[in-house]
Amino acid sequence: MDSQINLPSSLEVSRINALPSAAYYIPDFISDEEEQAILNKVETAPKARWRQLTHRRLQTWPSDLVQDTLLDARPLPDWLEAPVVSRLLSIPLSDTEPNIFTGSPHGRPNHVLINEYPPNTGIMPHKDGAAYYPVVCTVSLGSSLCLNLYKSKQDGALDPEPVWRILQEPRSLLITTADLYSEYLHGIEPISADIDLSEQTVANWSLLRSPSSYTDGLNQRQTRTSLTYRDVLKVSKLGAKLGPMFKRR
Ligand SMILES: O=C(O)CCC(=O)C(=O)O
Ligand SMILES: [Fe+2]
Repeated sequence: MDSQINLPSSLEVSRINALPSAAYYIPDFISDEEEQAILNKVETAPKARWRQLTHRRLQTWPSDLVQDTLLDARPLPDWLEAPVVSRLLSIPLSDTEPNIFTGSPHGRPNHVLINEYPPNTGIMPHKDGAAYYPVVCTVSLGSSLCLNLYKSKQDGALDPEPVWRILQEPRSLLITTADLYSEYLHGIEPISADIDLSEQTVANWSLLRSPSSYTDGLNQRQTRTSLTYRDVLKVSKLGAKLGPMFKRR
């Protein structure tokens, strides 16, 4: 199954050069079949798994964080582990670092947030905060949209005009880390279409799978689902003890 996916020989090949340190974009990270299989699992998850916000709904695996701590130390379910985590860990970061989670407390992501964005929904500009090792791996499913990056002004207030946009296509992997994690904010505008897309306005244009799909500069949004993989720094010991009593769902 893996044979149809061509991974880069190192993340350096996939670096988004227009951005500060550091972001990487891999367009065909999973196959159509893998995308469908994951979407099917997301959609058929028990109702209680979903948390409904005003416009968006989300799932957390294996559980929510409580005071920045993962209480539930169960491993990720198989459908979130393979193929994404194994593939992610197989890509060298550099000559000396085997992968992007080398040096993180658990050496791999232990938490996945699933967000569903129908057209006209987004997420306010924010930083991801201190609960996580500063590496965010996002797999996009179903539809393309732009992630905006923002900077705070001198006075600390948010400049509402994004400094960059990253176009995330379905089946792509985006990794953000370092300054992009700590210094910049990210968000998604609640719009029905991303407009004015071009080599000049999209930071990862040269890495896109299908730039010719946007020659009119337009991306009409459909429902986009994202899987955000991170390593939560603190995992409760109590959770680890209780872990074996639970069955994987
Ligand atoms: O869905 C996305 O791509 C972004 C989600 C996000 O920023 C977050 O969950 O912290
Ligand atoms: Fe975020």
